[in-house]
Amino acid sequence: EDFRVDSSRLASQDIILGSRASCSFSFSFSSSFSSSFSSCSSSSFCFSSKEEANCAAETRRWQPPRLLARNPLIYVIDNFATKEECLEVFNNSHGRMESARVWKGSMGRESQNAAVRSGLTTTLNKPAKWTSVTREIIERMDAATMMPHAVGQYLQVTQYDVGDSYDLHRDSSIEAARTLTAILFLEEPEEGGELIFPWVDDLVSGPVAGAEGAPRKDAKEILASGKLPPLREVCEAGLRVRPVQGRLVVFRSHDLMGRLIMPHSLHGSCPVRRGVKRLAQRWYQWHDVHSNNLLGELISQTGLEPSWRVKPK
Ligand SMILES: O=C(O)CCC(=O)C(=O)O
Ligand SMILES: [Fe+2]
Repeated sequence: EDFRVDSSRLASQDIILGSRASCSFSFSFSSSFSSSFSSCSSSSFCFSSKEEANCAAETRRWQPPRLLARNPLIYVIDNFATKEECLEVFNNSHGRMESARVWKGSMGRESQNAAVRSGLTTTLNKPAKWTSVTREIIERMDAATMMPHAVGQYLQVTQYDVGDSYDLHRDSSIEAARTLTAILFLEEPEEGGELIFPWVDDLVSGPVAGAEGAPRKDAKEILASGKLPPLREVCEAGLRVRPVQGRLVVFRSHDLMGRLIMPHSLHGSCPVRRGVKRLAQRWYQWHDVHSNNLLGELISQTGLEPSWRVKPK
């Protein structure tokens, strides 16, 4: 099932995007409504002949966003970025990657060797150092998620080498207020490295290219016990999304009341078995990232958050 945006809304998006960005960033729908998003098919959004020339050379074509699941909402846009753009975003983090390792247990004492997360990561938190491609990918993510720029956090770039993984987790809490996550895969490993959502509910039926597996049926038991199965177990079944280069995956961690969508939004990264996996992700909070989390305060005062929390043991 495709997930299409209504044409009147898209037309206004076009205008908004066209007014502040170069043509390579504007979207438009071609006359056959079912065709892909095109980065450049509408020359009316090219502002100069130089830009028009760039447009002509541009080959990127977004695939229409495809809905994967409704709870949490997960959708995928393939060919969101070109190979060259993916490389450039990664290179923008050059020399600043640090270990992403997180140990189980607060002080890591009881299980020194059990990593919840391994790999390398960095946050691109110096806008002055962004290249134009990094800047454009961020704007493109804002458009694809329909989120205002001001609620988006800085891009985080992550690399997983062979054996690296990220255990089941959620991206948000009432404090973190990361209502939505956009992940752009920059490099696809030859084997392993799938992004997994073991407990999605309301999976869209029919084959979804690039995703395989079926959701687990034990969400209630997981909720009741608060115990999560080991990563290797959920990597064998559960919904797995291939980290295809240039693919954008968008998912929500909260419902519209601000409640965490649990355990359905739990996800992780299966171990890379061959090659390297790289990604750039942007979390969207529900408040301006430079202001206070007032909704978080309201939610904690009114008890809208479900009391259950996952405590990986
Ligand atoms: O590696 C992935 O595909 C997902 C990464 C992730 O969930 C995170 O960094 O929060
Ligand atoms: Fe995550």
